[in-house]
Amino acid sequence: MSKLVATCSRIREPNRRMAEETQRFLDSKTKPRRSLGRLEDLACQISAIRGTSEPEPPRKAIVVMGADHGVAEEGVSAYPQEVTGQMLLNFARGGAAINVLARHAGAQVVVVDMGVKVPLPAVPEIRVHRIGPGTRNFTKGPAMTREEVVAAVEVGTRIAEELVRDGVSLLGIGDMGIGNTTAASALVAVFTGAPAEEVAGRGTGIDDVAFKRKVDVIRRGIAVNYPDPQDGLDALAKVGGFEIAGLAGVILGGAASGVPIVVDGFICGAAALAATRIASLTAGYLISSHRSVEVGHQLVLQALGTKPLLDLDLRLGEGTGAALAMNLVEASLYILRDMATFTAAGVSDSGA
Ligand SMILES: O=C(O)c1ccc[n+]([C@@H]2O[C@H](COP(=O)([O-])O)[C@@H](O)[C@H]2O)c1
Ligand SMILES: Cc1cc2nc[nH]c2cc1C
Repeated sequence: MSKLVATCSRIREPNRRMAEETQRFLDSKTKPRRSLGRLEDLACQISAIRGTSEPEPPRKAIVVMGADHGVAEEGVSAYPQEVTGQMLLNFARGGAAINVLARHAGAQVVVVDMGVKVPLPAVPEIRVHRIGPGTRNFTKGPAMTREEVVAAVEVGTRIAEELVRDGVSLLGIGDMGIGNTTAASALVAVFTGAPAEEVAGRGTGIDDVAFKRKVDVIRRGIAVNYPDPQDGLDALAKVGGFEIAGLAGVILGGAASGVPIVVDGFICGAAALAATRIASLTAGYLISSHRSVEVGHQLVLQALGTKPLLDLDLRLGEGTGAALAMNLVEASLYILRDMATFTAAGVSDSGA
């Protein structure tokens, strides 16, 4: 059995009984029933995933994967391709938005080079798992081979499993890749059946001319490669990216290890959709952190059946929305652990 098949076979449905027990415990605390709204839902979801009605506040890590995209040569981004590698070095030095927000959330940042165009200088803060020097331009054929996509997904599953083994109990995911909103849009068009012009957005801030080009590139990518919407690996290989495949792997590995995964914006959402096509039970392990400005993200959220926690007009990527949402996830577990019950505090309950 391949490593990936073995990982997927370990994914279990979250334990609904634990969620119910946690809800009863929350109902015994000094507040009108359900008055902490979605914080209560979060605590219940995490109880079900962790398999305990009293999960401890988590140890957090955000896996940020970067890679380049052959399709960038079509002129679909507002920024040059070398920014991908330069930003990975910025992550390594601790100076990017994700570093600031992860520090605020108390989360470790794990930076992974999945295949930027030009190899980076070796630094201890970047894990190097290069599948190649960027994907191939998917308007001319598949972005990668079946072997490459499996290798990329398995990088992610391994990293997730290793982090959980080392004590991490809440994972976040983030992406970096010039051109990757084009790849993510193509994936979302494949998985949802929506037309390219409804899925594509402005990414890093392209003008109307580049936007038209982007829509055409997405259409051609799908027409040339004919990705199978029922086969997550096929779609990822044909129009995805190394970092998107790797992040789908982090989700699969996290779910197989019994930890929740906080998903960032549009690109991570496309990775999450791919993960659910590879193993449908992963859906119960996902927490959508925020609603991205990228228009296609709404389709992703609908397809995942999740409601985002935040709506802050973010469109940066890197895992920034995931880092912000981790504060809420953690807060829900502090409520569960530390809030007094009606009985303990001597406060009268409604009797309901
Ligand atoms: O996460 C999002 O929703 C998001 C929305 C728009 C852009 N981005 C980031 O911008 C980069 C891709 O934009 P583009 O225009 O080069 O396709 C990539 O590094 C993403 O992390 C991210
Ligand atoms: C500077 C820069 C930082 C980013 N972080 C994620 N995507 C990005 C794209 C650019 C262009």
